Amino acid sequence: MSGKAITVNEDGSLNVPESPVIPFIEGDGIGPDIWAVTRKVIDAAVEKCYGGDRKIDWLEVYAGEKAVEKTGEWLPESTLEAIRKYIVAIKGPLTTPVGEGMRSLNVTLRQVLDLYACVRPVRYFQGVVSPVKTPEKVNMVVFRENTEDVYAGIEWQAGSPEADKVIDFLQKEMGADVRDGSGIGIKPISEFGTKRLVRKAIQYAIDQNRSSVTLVHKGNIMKYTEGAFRNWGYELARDEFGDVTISEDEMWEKFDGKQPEGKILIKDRIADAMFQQILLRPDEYSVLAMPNLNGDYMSDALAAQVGGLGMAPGANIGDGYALFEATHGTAPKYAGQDKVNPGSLLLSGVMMLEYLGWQEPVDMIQRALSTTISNKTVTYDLARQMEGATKLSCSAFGDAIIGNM
Ligand SMILES: NC(=O)C1=CN([C@@H]2O[C@H](COP(=O)(O)OP(=O)(O)OC[C@H]3O[C@@H](n4cnc5c(N)ncnc54)[C@H](OP(=O)(O)O)[C@@H]3O)[C@@H](O)[C@H]2O)C=CC1
Ligand SMILES: O=C(O)CCC(=O)C(=O)O
Ligand SMILES: [Mg+2]
Repeated sequence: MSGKAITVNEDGSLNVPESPVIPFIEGDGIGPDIWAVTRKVIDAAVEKCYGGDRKIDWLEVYAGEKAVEKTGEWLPESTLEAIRKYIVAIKGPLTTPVGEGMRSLNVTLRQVLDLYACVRPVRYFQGVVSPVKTPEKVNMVVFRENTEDVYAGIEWQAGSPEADKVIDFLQKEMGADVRDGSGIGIKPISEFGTKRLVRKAIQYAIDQNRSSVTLVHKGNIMKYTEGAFRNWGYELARDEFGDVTISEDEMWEKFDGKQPEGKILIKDRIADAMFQQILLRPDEYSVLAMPNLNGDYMSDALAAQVGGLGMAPGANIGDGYALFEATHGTAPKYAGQDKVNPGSLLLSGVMMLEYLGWQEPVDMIQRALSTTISNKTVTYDLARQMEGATKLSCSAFGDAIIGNM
């Protein structure tokens, strides 16, 4: 079966051929290990469900260390062209140096392809040992703004002529008290960027029958960026979804604090308080919408509540393209050891199959993964928390999932 490109219909829905070409980036560090398992499990499930009538035609494209090896560039234009051409793609994690060197390739992919919503569902799999008492109460979906905030990459090193120039401007023209010799970073948050993210989050809540959307911000301190995010979020909800949403204030004023049937509750929480809310009262939260940095931090914290980064999937979605990837990074100390949990990238692949409308393999993989965990045949990260577990390698875990299909 030779592959064809997915196309987008006029109404924005996808036209998925029987054999869609899907570009993949293997990734750095643990990327090759978890990608090999993800691909094998997805192919097995698609084959078992459709018996050859449907099949993914995988196309390798390069980014990161392998791209440098193959092409001399970190992110070749041909990779971006392939994702634009084939619409849906999946990637392993890519390394970003700390405090020096090139900017994040992960962030660059999101910005260049305008994948403005980072969508990270967090749910509990029965049998996983968690550091909290009631992990089954965690069922949240993070919508993280993916193109703005301090991730915009507008920053200058301390002592550079650019940083000194900005400091001079801030001191002389703006009357701001900035210490000489500081490093400078800029935090842009726009009405456009906020509203399209919150629109996607509310639309998701409507489509998935979710009870609330919480805007998570630090708007008491960063009034005109994070505070504006909150205000624009409420405004969008009122203006575009007024008939199906209700704010917390309105709920108290008109309904004595009881959420009326058929209305999605729009609320907001200040980010620091929200970190304790997700631990103490997780069942009160469903869809969360937040600026980039808050979403980055909260994704990993939520992942920990349901057993760790090994089971944390995600997707970067725009109005044009979608690029699926795990929440975690390259975990360099485990690179090439066939050791880590491939669950996060596999579940990102499951999100991708769902995005294509291939529900049968979605259900099959989720069931098989649940069985494998219930059987206590798991990778090191889950095994170290479970009593009586059999510790499997990354690849053996993948084979166990296939065996349980
Ligand atoms: N989207 C992307 O591509 C991302 C890239 N990165 C990049 O990755 C690099 C490393 O970042 P780092 O901060 O170490 O974060 P990582 O997410 O790579 O790893 C942190 C820890 O999380 C646990 N972990 C991560 N993945 C798995 C897995 N599949 N199975 C089991 N456990 C896992 C491990 O915990 P333990 O040690 O307890 O076993 C690991 O040491 C950096 O260059 C960073 O910039 C980071 C995040 C996202
Ligand atoms: O791009 C990176 O290296 C880190 C990004 C990250 O942590 C994330 O997107 O969650
Ligand atoms: Mg992160």
